[in-house]
Amino acid sequence: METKQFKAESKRLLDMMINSIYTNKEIFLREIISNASDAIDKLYFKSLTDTSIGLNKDDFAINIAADKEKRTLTVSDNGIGMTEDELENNLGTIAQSGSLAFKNDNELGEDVDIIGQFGVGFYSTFMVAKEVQVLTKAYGSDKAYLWKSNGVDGYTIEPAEKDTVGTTITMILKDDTEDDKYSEYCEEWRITQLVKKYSDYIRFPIKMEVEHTNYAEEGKEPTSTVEVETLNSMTPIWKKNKNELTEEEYNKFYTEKFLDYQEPVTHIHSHNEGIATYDALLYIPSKAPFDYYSKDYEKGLQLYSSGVLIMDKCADLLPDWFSFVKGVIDSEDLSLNISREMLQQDRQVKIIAKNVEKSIKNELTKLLKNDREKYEKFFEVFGLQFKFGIYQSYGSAIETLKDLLMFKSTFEDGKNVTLKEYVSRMKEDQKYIYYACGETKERIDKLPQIEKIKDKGYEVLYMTQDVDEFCVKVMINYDGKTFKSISDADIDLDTEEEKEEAKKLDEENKDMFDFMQKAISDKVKTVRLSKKLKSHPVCLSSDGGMISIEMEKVLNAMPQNDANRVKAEKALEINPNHEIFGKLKALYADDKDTLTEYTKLLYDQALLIEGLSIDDPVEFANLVCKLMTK
Ligand SMILES: Nc1ncnc2c1ncn2[C@@H]1O[C@H](COP(=O)(O)OP(=O)(O)OP(=O)(O)O)[C@@H](O)[C@H]1O
Repeated sequence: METKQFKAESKRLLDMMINSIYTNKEIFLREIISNASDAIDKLYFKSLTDTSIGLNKDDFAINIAADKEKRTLTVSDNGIGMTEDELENNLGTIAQSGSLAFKNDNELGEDVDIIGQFGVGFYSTFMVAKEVQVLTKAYGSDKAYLWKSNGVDGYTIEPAEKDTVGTTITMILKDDTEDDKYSEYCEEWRITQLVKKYSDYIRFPIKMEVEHTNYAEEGKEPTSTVEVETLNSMTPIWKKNKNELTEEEYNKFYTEKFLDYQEPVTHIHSHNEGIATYDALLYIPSKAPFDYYSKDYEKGLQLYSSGVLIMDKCADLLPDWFSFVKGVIDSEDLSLNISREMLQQDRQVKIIAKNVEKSIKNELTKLLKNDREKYEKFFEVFGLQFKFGIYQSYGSAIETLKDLLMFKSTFEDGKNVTLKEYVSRMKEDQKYIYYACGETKERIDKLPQIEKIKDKGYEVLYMTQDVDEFCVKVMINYDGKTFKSISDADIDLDTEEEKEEAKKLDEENKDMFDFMQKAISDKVKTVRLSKKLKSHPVCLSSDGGMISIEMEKVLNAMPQNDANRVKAEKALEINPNHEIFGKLKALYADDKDTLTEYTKLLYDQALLIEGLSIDDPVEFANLVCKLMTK
């Protein structure tokens, strides 16, 4: 049986190449410059073994010229050029890549880096040009040819005149429309911007005539001069050797590239080989961008392949908890898709991302160890992101982040401590890592429950940010030590004897507590005796369940409908050593109505102490007045 070859509807295929694979028209210049760079690389490669070529690396260049009147944009190179056959094969056959063939046929050294591989980039010019002309003379040939096409009805090739070897591509731009101002591509600022954005690290100079205005003294007309300038930086800083670079150079690159006027906290520069080969230059900024904690902020690292920008913000390279990191990844072995806008398969990216995460973690750990002050400043700005990270990753980020976390503490007068430091100085009999939630350190210091813990000599972490408790609830423990809120029911401060005694007292007064609970049955699950109060009469405790009193406060403050409101299970705790306890017992014996009122008052007091609002302020005020006028 005969195997037949697929045929292609070439006109339609070309139309798809031009109009369907790129989301952004401006990339045409990147493609044309990359082709010019490939052509130069090929001749340069030949010149390494063939001295008759008579060109040094410094002699190669790509030139751009624009003519606003004629609406043309021209890109010329002094690379290898094309013969008539090559013109036919490479520009007349879709998906035929002369560059890929060259790469496959030659064992290229590190010094040569061919970009083209798909054989389609050239056609992207038809997104912006109504006609493209390619004037070319191949190395070793004395004939030049002119290839012409409008991107719709085929192409023509005719003999032409050209003095030097190389290729000149002239794009006659389409007419402007409402949506597309193609004439922009003749503007100096736009060309410069595109070269900087996509082709800054092409290894040969990209030159263009640039006009400068010279402002003279007052009253005189400004004059202008035109000079040929190199638009691209050529060698990327991340390809340089670490010890060739100064701190100033690193910082200058950061401030210019990422438009931050503040110098970064630190940088990470690495060259990585192995399953993934790539260069990385990452920066930890010292200030958060104004939109950092908003939905508009886009995380991501710039992704380059062979010096060509592939993505401005590759989000997959950074986990959310390190979303503040800025930087560049450059890898030659990425599997690009045909438009170079997306990555074909993300295995390579996943490996790079894992390594990137590890190296950021290591750098921050180093900073914490070696420059505490700097780390604390950094943590003030971005620490919140770590806590969100642990919470939002459902704990998968715990291992990475647990030792980078900091909380303020009672031991250090509100200074930051790490969990490692906390655990290292826990008292021998201390089972838990205690924390207390509240709006400020000052408010937490006034919580009734904190007194007794402080007396025991235990350290308490102040949790003043909304996310704090959510974070430690996901962590559950650190180094085998469980986190415990001082508002939890059982914070385990008493000796066995004290516990026994309290249990006895609780049972003796069970009926009274049941009566009191009924008075506020819609508000608390239990009323009981407290083991954690020292001088204060009452407090509220979270009684089991995932939602604590603090979490109830945070969650209910978010915009939502009433049906989604959450409620912590609460217990009202009474201090048996406070004189109010005796009073309550007396009322239970002979004035139950007043006991009901006192119970309501005590509950409202406990709410106020916790920083929660009371349900019925009018009733509260009336009860206080009644008491005052008794
Ligand atoms: N300026 C040039 N000088 C010499 N040859 C060129 C030039 N521009 C294009 N070519 C030839 O035309 C071929 C097709 O170019 P095209 O841009 O369509 O694809 P590519 O660069 O090979 O691959 P990709 O689609 O990945 O960019 C190239 O492989 C190269 O052989």
